[in-house]
This record gives sequence, structure tokens and C-alpha cells, in this order.
Amino acid sequence: MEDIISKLPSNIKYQILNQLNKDTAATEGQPQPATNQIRNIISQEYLIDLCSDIKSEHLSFFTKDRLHQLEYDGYFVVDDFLNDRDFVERVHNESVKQYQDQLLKPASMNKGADRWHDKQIRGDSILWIHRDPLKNNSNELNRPGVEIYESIPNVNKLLDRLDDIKNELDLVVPSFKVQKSQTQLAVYPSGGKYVKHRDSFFSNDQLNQRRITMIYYSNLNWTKGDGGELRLYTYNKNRKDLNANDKEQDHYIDIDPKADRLLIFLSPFMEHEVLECIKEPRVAITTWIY
Ligand SMILES: O=C(O)CCC(=O)C(=O)O
Ligand SMILES: [Fe+2]
Repeated sequence: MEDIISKLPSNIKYQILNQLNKDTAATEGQPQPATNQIRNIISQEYLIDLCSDIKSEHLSFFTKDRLHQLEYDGYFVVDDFLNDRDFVERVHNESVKQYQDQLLKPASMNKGADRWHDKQIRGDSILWIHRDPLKNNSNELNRPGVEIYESIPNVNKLLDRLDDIKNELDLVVPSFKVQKSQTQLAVYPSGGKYVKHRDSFFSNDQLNQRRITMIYYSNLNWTKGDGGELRLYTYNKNRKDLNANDKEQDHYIDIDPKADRLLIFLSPFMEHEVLECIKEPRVAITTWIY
């Protein structure tokens, strides 16, 4: 089968991939083994390469090890990212205040007319943060969140740091061709969760999709039993040398959403879910690099 599929013209492969992605979305992210096999063969063309041409002189946050982990394991975790408890506390309090002031809206799935809400699937409330309205087009200006960026100065300082990471990636791995980023503040109440999903799918318009997810947690005093762990399925579809089988698909690690932790992973390749929160509010600030 591998031979037949890989010889198909690119446009046909792309159509098959799109159909498989739709099927998987319709079955709530539980692809059949055959679907996985076909997807894996085709997706070889869309793999993310972070290591073959590193401009070492620009390395600062990134190290060769971190780039290697991101490409081969699909993720890495940084603790004590800000390394300043007062700063973390201000980020957390500003975020919770936005939530208490009801500036966040229940998160939905899909866009436009297909938009739908279902708390059983996704229980968080979110706020898009547009920090630089002048650079956004008028459509973006109409989206909620744009006018509040000045009321969250510490969150903005954190976002500057995430921007630095994005800019560094652009210099360190120029072949990656960073396009843009998108940022969301999400708060989960007690009982909130987000079922297994991926943040994007492979597509032939590689550059117009989420490719790297960076999630910062500010949950001070988070302890075991508070729930809300990020369950990350460690089967990294970015690896040519791995064969899909059901056992590997099931491997996961649970990442505690504890304060000052930054998690970075490959958006189209890593499946994940948010386990039910016991303690509220659970805060997560995410920047996606396209
Ligand atoms: O908050 C988290 O830990 C992950 C949330 C998530 O998966 C998402 O917003 O796509
Ligand atoms: Fe996600």
C-alpha cells in the first residue's frame, strides 16, 4: 500500500488527507488504524524539520537539545520560565480578573456558521488577545479581546517573552519560515475539560496553519488532586521512523498545569486533552506559531 500511495500525485494525496482529517474530526479524534497508516504515509511530505540547518549564533532560549526534543519527541517542558514569583502571581491575578469580569466567552469549535459549543467537549472560556491592533487587519479588530490588552500589562510582558521565542525560532531555523502568531487566554472552571484533539491538521498550505503550540500555566499552589492535567499523547507523527500501531497511540504523559511552566509542542502532530479540573480557576495562556 505504501508504494501505491506515495506515488500518487500531490493534489490527490492532499485530497485524501483532507478527507481523512474530516473523518477523524467527525469521530472525535479517534482515527481507525487504516486511516492512521494512510495518513502517516502521506504526511511524510509535511514533516517539520527543526534540526538540519540550525543557525547556532542566534540560540538563546532554544538549545540544540530543545530543538531536537521538539522535532523528535514532539514536545518539551520548561519550568521556572519567568522565575519570578511576584510576576507569575500578577499574571495569574490579571487573568483571573478578566474571567471574573466576564470578559472571557465560552470556547467554541470551528468557525463562522459551523461554530458550536459543547461543555462536554470543551469547558473552558477564552479571550483572544490582540496586542498589536495596528498590525492586525480590520477583521481582527472586530474580534473580542482587542481593546483589553492594556488592562493586562503583566500578561503582555509574558507574551513579549513568548514573542521573543517566536522571533528567535525565525532566526535559528530560517527554513521554518515563521508566519504569524495567535494568542488566547483560557480559564477552566471546576468540571471543565477539553477532549482529545490536535491543534491543527496537516495541509498543503503548511504555512497557514498552527505549527507550534506554546502553553504557559500560572496556577500557583497547584497540587496533585486539583485535576486539569494536560494529557499529552507521546506518539509524535512528525517522526518518519515510527510506525503507527495502536499501542504507541495510547502512550501518554500527564503534565501538571503548575505555575510558571511552559509547554511547547508540535501543533499538527501531538494529540492532547485537558483532564477534568477539580480546582478552579485553571489558567492557561497559549501562543500558537503559524
Ligand atoms: O490548557 C491546556 O493545557 C490545553 C488547552 C488546549 O488544548 C487548547 O486550547 O487547544
Ligand atoms: Fe489543544
